Amino acid sequence: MGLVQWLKGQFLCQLIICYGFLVSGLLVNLLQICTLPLWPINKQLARRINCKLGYSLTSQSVALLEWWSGTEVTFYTDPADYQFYGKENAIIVLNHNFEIDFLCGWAFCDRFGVLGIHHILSRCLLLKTHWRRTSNGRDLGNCPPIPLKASKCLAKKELSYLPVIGWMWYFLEMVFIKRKWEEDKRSFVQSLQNLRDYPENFWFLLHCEGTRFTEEKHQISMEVAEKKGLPKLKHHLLPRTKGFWVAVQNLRGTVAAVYCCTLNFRNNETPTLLGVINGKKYHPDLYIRRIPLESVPEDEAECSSWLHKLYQEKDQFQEDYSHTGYFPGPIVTPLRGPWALINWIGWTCLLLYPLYLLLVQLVLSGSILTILATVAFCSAATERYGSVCR
Ligand SMILES: CCCCC/C=C\C/C=C\CCCCCCCC(=O)SCCNC(=O)CCNC(=O)[C@H](O)C(C)(C)COP(=O)(O)OP(=O)(O)OC[C@H]1O[C@@H](n2cnc3c(N)ncnc32)[C@H](O)[C@@H]1OP(=O)(O)O
Ligand SMILES: CCCCCCCCCCCCCCCCCC(=O)OC[C@@H](O)COP(=O)(O)O
Repeated sequence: MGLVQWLKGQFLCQLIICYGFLVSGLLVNLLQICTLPLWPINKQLARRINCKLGYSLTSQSVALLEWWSGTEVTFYTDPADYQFYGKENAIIVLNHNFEIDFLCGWAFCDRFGVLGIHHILSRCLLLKTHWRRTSNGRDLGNCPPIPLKASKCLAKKELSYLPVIGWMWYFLEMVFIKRKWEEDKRSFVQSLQNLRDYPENFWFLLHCEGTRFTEEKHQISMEVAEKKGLPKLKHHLLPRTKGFWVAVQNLRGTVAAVYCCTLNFRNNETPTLLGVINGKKYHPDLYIRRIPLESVPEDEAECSSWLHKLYQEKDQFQEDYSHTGYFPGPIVTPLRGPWALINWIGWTCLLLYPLYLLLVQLVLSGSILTILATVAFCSAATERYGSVCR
């Protein structure tokens, strides 16, 4: 094991990472609260500022995934669809099987400038997005500049109470639901309508399965499928169709397409957030299909059937993947920008400085007892943490 890999496994390094994330997160939350007086005066400016503040936090977890754990998502898509990514509003339909699916989603957003950073900065560094057809190594050219974007999602209400991330999402106008239609319908429609004049273009993520896949949930949902006379799915839960239909209806004219996204991991990996923090490298594959919104039916029943059919197709992709280890379509490789890393290093340096001062003060205090107690605490915590991770 190399020194770098050893360092990644050390509790102290991980503690510093979590400290940086939490403290910078709370500072971001505080700055977001400071934008409150701006909302009634200049709502669009307040939204833009919040979008950037959101990037400053969210991109840290992308940096953790891509730079710290070395995990890179491999994207499969039709080259004809690729030219649209990052240049239009879209509804994203993604399977919900993995603990770190949201991290892979953010990495996808970041590669296409949809996490909230302005493309002009990237252009200054001549970081144009490249893509290659790896099947035969033929270079298919450069992607045109990416306009400013934002990522949104439909999430369960409980997540809005989550310190740091949940509070940030509140200011980013994420759509929260209690998953009880009668209670949700008014606020759900209102939140979607609010997005119609959002000043940045956005991708709106919807996990139609409504919950993360488990064998038990799968069994229950396949009983529902049987009762409804629908074909059984092997790799997905039966999609809940109401939320999708309402989203499509309310975002018609605002959103150009549905991106059908199917995520899986090579070698039956079961990735965890703790694994990522431990510096473990995973191998996610993401297949993206662009479907113009006009081809989604307006009528609720037809739209439901359409979504069920989409999930049957997604299920087939997963089945094929389980045999071949590949999704259809060529692999595209948008270049990894430096901003997530720069932002992360910036925050870490800023927030380590007070810790450094504390350490100096500890040493200068000359109290052997305090120093020994601190060392003993750190060693015990490292040992305990190591045994949890093993
Ligand atoms: C890769 C690209 C990524 C891009 C990333 C972009 C942005 C990223 C930003 C952030 C990332 C963060 C990620 C956060 C993730 C958050 C995860 C979540 O919180 S998921 C949970 C919330 N989401 C949902 O619930 C959406 C799906 N649900 C719905 O849409 C529902 O319809 C509803 C709106 C919640 C309403 O539900 P309700 O149950 O009240 O009504 P329904 O009409 O839907 O249901 C009744 C209907 O369902 C049938 N039924 C009963 N049991 C089941 C079952 N087990 N499975 C399926 N169906 C079932 C029942 O028979 C009724 O049927 P019918 O109407 O025909 O009688
Ligand atoms: C650089 C710093 C790194 C520190 C760590 C960074 C990690 C950031 C952690 C943020 C956590 C945010 C989690 C949001 C996504 C949660 C997805 C989720 O909650 O899915 C479950 C739901 O679908 C359904 O749940 P149930 O139906 O079981 O009820």
